[in-house]
Amino acid sequence: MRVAEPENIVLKDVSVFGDNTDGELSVRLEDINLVMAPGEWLSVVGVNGSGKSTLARLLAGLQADHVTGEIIRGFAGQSCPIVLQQPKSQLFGETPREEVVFALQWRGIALENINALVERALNRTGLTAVADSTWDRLSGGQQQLAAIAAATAGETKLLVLDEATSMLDDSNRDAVMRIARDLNRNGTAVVWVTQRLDELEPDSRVVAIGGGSVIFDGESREFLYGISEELVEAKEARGRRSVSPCLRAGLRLPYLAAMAMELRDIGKLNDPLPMTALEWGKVLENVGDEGK
Ligand SMILES: Nc1ncnc2c1ncn2[C@@H]1O[C@H](COP(=O)(O)OP(=O)(O)OP(=O)(O)O)[C@@H](O)[C@H]1O
Repeated sequence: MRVAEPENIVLKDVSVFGDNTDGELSVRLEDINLVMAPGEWLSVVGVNGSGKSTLARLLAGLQADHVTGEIIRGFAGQSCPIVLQQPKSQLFGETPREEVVFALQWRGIALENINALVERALNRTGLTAVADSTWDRLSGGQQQLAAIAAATAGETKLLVLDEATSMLDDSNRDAVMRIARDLNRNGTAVVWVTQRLDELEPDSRVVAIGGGSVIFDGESREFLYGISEELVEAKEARGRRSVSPCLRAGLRLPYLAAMAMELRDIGKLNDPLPMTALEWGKVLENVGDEGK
């Protein structure tokens, strides 16, 4: 149980309502209880329409019309940078450079510091060469990178990235993940909304949203593979098959994770099951050793 500290973000029995397509008020998030500590990395996952973006906007401090419950914003202050899935909807400037400058000015960064921060942000998102091109000359991916450059240009206490790499190729996706992780190492708390479960770091915190509720809040390895007590019960109840909170959330396990579970089910792998290339490497080394 996480204890509510004064500087934490705390959502207590928070529900969010919005107009549905018939113009009627319907619930988008229901009775959310969540605590986020300064400097934490929080991955948010869930199927389409489960409420991830609504939660991301709430955490970023964007105004929602109908909210009930208690929200303590703690270290996050009134609002923080957020990158949305559709970059077009959030671009204010005419070019990537303007976008970053505006973001820094809006955050009240001293003028003499702005230029260096702009160059750094453009450089690490690979946008320097197109920094002064207008949006109509840039791809959706470049526009998304510009929104990311603007959101990450200055260090903030909280950063919310809502499927912010959805339009990017693998190398740009990796670059953005690196930027977010660097900021996180320097103390920025990050909300990382994703549909890609292979992006989950081992033993980092995952919140899964289903039907507007938090259906899982725990460590990523447990989210993919289940916990041992549950595993024991599952095995007793249904032979040797185990239950994954990820599957219960309606999400597909990454291929390697599914294989790890199958190997555990037939007694060939034990907990903790591997999540990373490094951990898989160790498993394979041991398989090699067994054969000697
Ligand atoms: N502008 C809107 N108009 C009508 N319904 C909406 C609107 N925004 C969200 N909703 C509804 O609220 C619920 C939660 O939506 P939300 O965008 O938070 O989910 P999500 O998990 O982020 O989905 P996705 O992965 O598809 O982006 C869904 O049922 C969605 O249809």
